[in-house]
Amino acid sequence: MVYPKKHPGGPGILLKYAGKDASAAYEPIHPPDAIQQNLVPSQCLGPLAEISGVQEMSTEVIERTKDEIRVAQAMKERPPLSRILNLADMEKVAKSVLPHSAQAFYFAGTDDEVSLRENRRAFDRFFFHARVMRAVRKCDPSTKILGYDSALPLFVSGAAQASLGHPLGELNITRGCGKSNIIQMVCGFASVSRAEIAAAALPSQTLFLQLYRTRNEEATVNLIQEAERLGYKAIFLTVDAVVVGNRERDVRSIWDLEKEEGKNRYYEEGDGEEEINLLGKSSFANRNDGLDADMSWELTIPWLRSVTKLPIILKGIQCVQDAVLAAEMKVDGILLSNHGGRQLEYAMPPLEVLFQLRQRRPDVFDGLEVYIDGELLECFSNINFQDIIRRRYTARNRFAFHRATAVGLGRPFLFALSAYGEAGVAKIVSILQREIVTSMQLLGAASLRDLTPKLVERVDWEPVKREYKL
Ligand SMILES: Cc1cc2nc3c(=O)[nH]c(=O)nc-3n(C[C@H](O)[C@H](O)[C@H](O)COP(=O)(O)O)c2cc1C
Repeated sequence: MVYPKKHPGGPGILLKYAGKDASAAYEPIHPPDAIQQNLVPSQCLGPLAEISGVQEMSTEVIERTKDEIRVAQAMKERPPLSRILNLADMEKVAKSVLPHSAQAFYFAGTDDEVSLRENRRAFDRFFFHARVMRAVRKCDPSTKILGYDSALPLFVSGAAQASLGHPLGELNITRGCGKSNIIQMVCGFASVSRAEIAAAALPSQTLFLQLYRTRNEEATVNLIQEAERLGYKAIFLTVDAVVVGNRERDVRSIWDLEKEEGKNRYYEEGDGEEEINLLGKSSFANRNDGLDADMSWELTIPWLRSVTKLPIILKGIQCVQDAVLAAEMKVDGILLSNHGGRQLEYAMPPLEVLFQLRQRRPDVFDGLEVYIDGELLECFSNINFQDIIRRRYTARNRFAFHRATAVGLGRPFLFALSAYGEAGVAKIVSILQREIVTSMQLLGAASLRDLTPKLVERVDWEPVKREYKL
């Protein structure tokens, strides 16, 4: 009974089809090579009908749930990849093909999802002062992140449970990013092992590790050492999730499905309260004795430094004061992030934190690399935030390379891999490449070095409301 618990779709669906022909439910939502990719040949016994003793069972009719039928139909009706013009198109297809419970996990924000919405709305407050008559025919958006080459000033922000959306899970991101020269931050709790991900990467490909400090120090150290052995190049220590946020959309998803199937539960006089899993699909945070809520500046950074030589980046810095502390602790980078609006409700949008940091403490940018993430879904076509990021090429650099600033994207990669697998991942990178280059050219920037804060103004009015997803 070990695998059912690990199954991305939950144990229920496996038990429902146990010993029966699950082809009709399985095929539409799994790629044809999923069995070859996931089972060693000795575990693959052959077609069910050919195995003696199970023939009678294979004819049993299994009723598919309404959600399974919807997903199967949506998979057949996906538009050709060439008709995906932007990341919002990709999100739309993903939404249609994702099982309801995966949708709930991926889209969920915390509480009333105010932070989630505000992360996106923040982009509507920054406008350009474009420069013209500058030679931009040759435009180069490539950069270095922690000294490693990247085709674009962006990377994958690790988001757990990619296999809820696609059986090959994070491997799709690895393969798509390998071809596109984009760096992937791999979650410590990824649905595919870090070794498999490293094996799927090209020799020249860069991987970073996202780390949760759990209360089991030995397990945390083992994870870091394994990542070092496998050639991961940096540790992103997540600091904004000492406990899991309250994601009700995810918790409710099981009840939504019950309702859809006409199996709603009603209160009966005398009913006691049943136990509810309030962590939803984030229960994985309980692995290794749960998250360490006692992390501190004084103890955790020196401890991490004592167990690894890899660069240390703090993921989840949410205010100027903590950015300054991080610089004082001489970490290698900070990722301004509120976990995609999934942790503290009313956490400041990372874009606003970035703006405040540049205004109030521009010196912080001299000592470390600064990244942001959160709702960077459509912004490349609407606003290129790169310009408000001050780029520094400083001699005081501890490493012999140019310090760069970049942005992380979480959900867009989950959506792309869920909708079209590896090809979807490569597709969104190509979309982002085109959008970034076009924006740079229209701004009069031939390289990222030409993007300066002067090109951007924060306004106190908002443009006509766009529709926000939810
Ligand atoms: C489904 C999902 C799972 C996530 N899992 C993790 C995780 O395991 N560790 C972590 O540090 N951040 C996790 N994040 C946060 C992302 O790394 C990132 O900060 C966030 O998704 C950025 O916002 P975006 O999705 O709008 O791009 C997760 C986000 C999502 C949406």
